[in-house]
Amino acid sequence: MAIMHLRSSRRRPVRTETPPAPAPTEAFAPPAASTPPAPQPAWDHASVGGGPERQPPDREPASEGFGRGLWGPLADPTIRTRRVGLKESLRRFWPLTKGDRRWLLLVCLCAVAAALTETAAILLFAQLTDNALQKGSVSAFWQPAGLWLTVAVIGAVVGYLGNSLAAWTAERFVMRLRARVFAHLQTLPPHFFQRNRRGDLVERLTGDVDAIEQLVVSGLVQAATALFGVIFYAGAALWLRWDLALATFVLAPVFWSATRRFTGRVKEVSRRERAADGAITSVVEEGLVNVVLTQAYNRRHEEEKRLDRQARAWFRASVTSARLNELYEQVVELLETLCVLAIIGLGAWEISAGRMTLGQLLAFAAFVGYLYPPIRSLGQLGLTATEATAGSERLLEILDARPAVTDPPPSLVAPPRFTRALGEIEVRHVGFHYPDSPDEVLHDLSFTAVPGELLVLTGPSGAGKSTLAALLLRFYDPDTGTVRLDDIPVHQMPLAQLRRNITLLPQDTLVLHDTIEENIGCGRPHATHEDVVRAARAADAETFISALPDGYRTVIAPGTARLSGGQLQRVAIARAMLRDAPVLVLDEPTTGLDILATQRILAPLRRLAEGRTTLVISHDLDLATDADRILVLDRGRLVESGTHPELLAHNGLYSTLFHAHPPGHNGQPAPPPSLAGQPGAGAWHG
Ligand SMILES: Nc1ncnc2c1ncn2[C@@H]1O[C@H](COP(=O)(O)OP(=O)(O)OP(=O)(O)O)[C@@H](O)[C@H]1O
Repeated sequence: MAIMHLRSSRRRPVRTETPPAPAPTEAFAPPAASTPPAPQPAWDHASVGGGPERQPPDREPASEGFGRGLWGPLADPTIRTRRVGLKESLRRFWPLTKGDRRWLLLVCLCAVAAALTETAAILLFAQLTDNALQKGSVSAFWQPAGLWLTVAVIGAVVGYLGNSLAAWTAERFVMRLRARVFAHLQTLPPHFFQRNRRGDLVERLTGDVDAIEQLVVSGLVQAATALFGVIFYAGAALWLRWDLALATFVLAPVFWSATRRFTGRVKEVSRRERAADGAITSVVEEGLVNVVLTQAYNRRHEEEKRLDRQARAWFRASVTSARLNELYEQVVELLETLCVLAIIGLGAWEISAGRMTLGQLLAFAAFVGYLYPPIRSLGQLGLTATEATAGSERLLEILDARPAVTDPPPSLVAPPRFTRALGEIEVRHVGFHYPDSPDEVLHDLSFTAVPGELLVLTGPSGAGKSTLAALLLRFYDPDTGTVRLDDIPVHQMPLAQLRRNITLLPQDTLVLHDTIEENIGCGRPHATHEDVVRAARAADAETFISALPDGYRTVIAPGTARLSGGQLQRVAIARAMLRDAPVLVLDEPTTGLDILATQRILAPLRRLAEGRTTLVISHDLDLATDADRILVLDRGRLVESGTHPELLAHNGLYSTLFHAHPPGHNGQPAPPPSLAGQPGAGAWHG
């Protein structure tokens, strides 16, 4: 009976999806002290391959250009993964257990206690069988039964404590690792996010983080549990009948070699599976983000095909993984059956010769039964580790990506001359090319902007305008030349200080999933409701916000339909008002707005720019007509600089661009005559 129970309890369901992290609650053999010694697997969850396999799926065509821009995401199929071994994985992630190691030790001690209680329970069961059951003596029942109950209670307490603690430690590790990776991601430069698909990064922060936990925390607990199980059960079996035990242990090396044969294949399957999970998440996410464009461009079938391609790869991977899993299971079960039959045969012979009692045989069979799960578990630990290293590779790829810029070392920090800069900007002989790209994007660029000046930066697409803004905010450092704020080179300034003094209004309004009040208030720490309302009023946003049923408490989210593009832009302006930085960078502030919406944001933009050094990046030359100065960039060079009348008179590139898009049109439908921007009427000065 016990043996039948053992066999059925070992069968694991075939998994068809991402392998779950081994539940730390399975760290211990069930407190079998409370049940007849029907052996239970201690770590039955560890799996072979365990998850869906995918073909290298991330070689997906990049999403077709929706939402590009320096600040926006851009799908890129390239996922380069450096091979990482087990040792390196442990070396890199073990330090994250700092602070919890004493709890891990306690979990291991609980594992010892659990194995001890199991052993004691089996021996008591043998005693009961021989003395109470076989002889039919009730008096021989009470003492071992009482002891068994005591052992069962101890086993239950230890099991509960150990499992709870193991879960607690494992989840803390996951939280810490995820926070660490997320914090590092926040420091990475824009091109990292342009080259890695968002969905895949999400997958790394979830699935891969779990996989590392399986290796570093659950793996350790699993190893300790299995090891102590093997020691105690093997010791007990040897103590009962060393000769029989040795005969059955002969099969142990066969288990090991069976496991080893699977290791390499599992790693490959697992690596592809992790990458493919990311690819599927990416396709779904991109599909959802772009659903309107997908419908408008009749691209439904293409999108469905894209998902279908990934789904098929997932299907193949899943089936391969399940097969691998099942094959391993069946081989191991066959070996175990062999072993069980050998024990029964030898036992029957020994009992008939009077060298063994029935109780001893049952106890012996139970010990051997208990022994195999930990042996398998130790073997599978190798597979779990192999699986987890695939996750390590993908996480280390993020953690090893270096930020393009860092805070200067203390010795290089220029003495703080201001908390709030005056706003003088100097760009001197700046040359720049993007990392991993051979082409120089900016060449020997020089200009200055004095506090309060309004500069419009224009030029053909790809001229390098947004790149220049990225250098001002120090997303990158120039290869040659310097950028200075109030005469201090920006690379000698703590990043937080620099960015506190510059407000960027990117093309796509940054929206937090929160109330409008929070969305505006995040511009300044500890902003009061009155501050928010004042800023909203200055941004001409007060009227439409108050008209919303929940007013400032209306929750908005990225891609929200509750506010129009122009209204969102005014929320962003209110936030910038509150931020009150001396330098303002507006990247295409009127893109995507119709002529009426554009007119509506001009007045608040004007108020925002007042008294600040303002750099407006724009193709909309309505905004340029009365700028203090216009800088015209062409293929990374500053080709013209001057006021609107000067540049028109110069009859160069600016004049060509201006006449190609007559003011008031800018590629948009002609406005009603009463609203038409008159050339030179001055968008900024009303
Ligand atoms: N992450 C990147 N890696 C390599 N090259 C890049 C990267 N981002 C931009 N570039 C290249 O740098 C050049 C300048 O791009 P930038 O976005 O600064 O131009 P722009 O003048 O702002 O264009 P637009 O008006 O279309 O926004 C372009 O040739 C672009 O392809």
